Amino acid sequence: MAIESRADHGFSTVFKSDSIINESYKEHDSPQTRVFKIIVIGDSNVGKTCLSYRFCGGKFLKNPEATIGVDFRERTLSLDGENIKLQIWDTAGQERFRKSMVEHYYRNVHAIIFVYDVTNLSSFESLPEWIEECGRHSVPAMVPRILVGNKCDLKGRGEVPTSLAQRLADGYNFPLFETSAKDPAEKEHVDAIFLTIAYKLKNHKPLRLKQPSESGATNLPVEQDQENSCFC
Ligand SMILES: Nc1nc2c(ncn2[C@@H]2O[C@H](COP(=O)(O)OP(=O)(O)OP(=O)(O)O)[C@@H](O)[C@H]2O)c(=O)[nH]1
Ligand SMILES: [Mg+2]
Repeated sequence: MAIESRADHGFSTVFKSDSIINESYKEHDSPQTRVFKIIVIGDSNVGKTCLSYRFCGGKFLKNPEATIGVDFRERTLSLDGENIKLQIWDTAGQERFRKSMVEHYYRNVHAIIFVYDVTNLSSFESLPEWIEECGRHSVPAMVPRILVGNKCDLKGRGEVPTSLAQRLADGYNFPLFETSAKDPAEKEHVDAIFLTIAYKLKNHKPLRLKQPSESGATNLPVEQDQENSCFC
């Protein structure tokens, strides 16, 4: 099985089993691309921007600034020959930078990644509030949710034991991943987190077919009527 991906940095990546080979950009032939909206949520400074940049840009983003509102990134994967575009909504953790945007974050979302910092207990303790916020915005229960503990490269100074995080994850029935956006050795693990979501979403009904006139990448969000989307 080969998994091919095209990121917004102009390179494509081919995953073959557990190896990743970078190759130069090439257009996909298939006009059909399913687009999924994934939001990344959590306290400020936990590394949401760095994680999404690691996945879409392939590198660790040095000196990120606090996100204001939302930043969009995307990466197209070819899973078993089918194009799946993951449109990542990197949201702001700071209340003042997010309050006018919250409704947009949750509208027609297809998957949610809750992020905490393994070295910061308070970011972990905030998770129930983030999860409740998503509940208040009527996100359907079938929308996949996952928990990511970031900054594992600093684990020696970790404040959030894996056992504690696992208990919380089990309580909500979310998969738990611990990783690092910074550590290059974790690059494939970060990819695997997003691939896990992509595979879950892949079996869903088509949400939007890319039109032939849209062969170029777009940074605009695609919002669809979730009531017309089937997750069964
Ligand atoms: N050591 C380490 N530092 C990280 C990691 N990921 C992010 N950081 C650092 O953590 C800080 C915050 O990262 P961001 O990605 O901007 O955090 P954010 O969650 O997007 O913050 P907001 O946009 O304010 O919500 C930066 O100084 C990053 O360099 C990581 O995996 N390991
Ligand atoms: Mg950010």
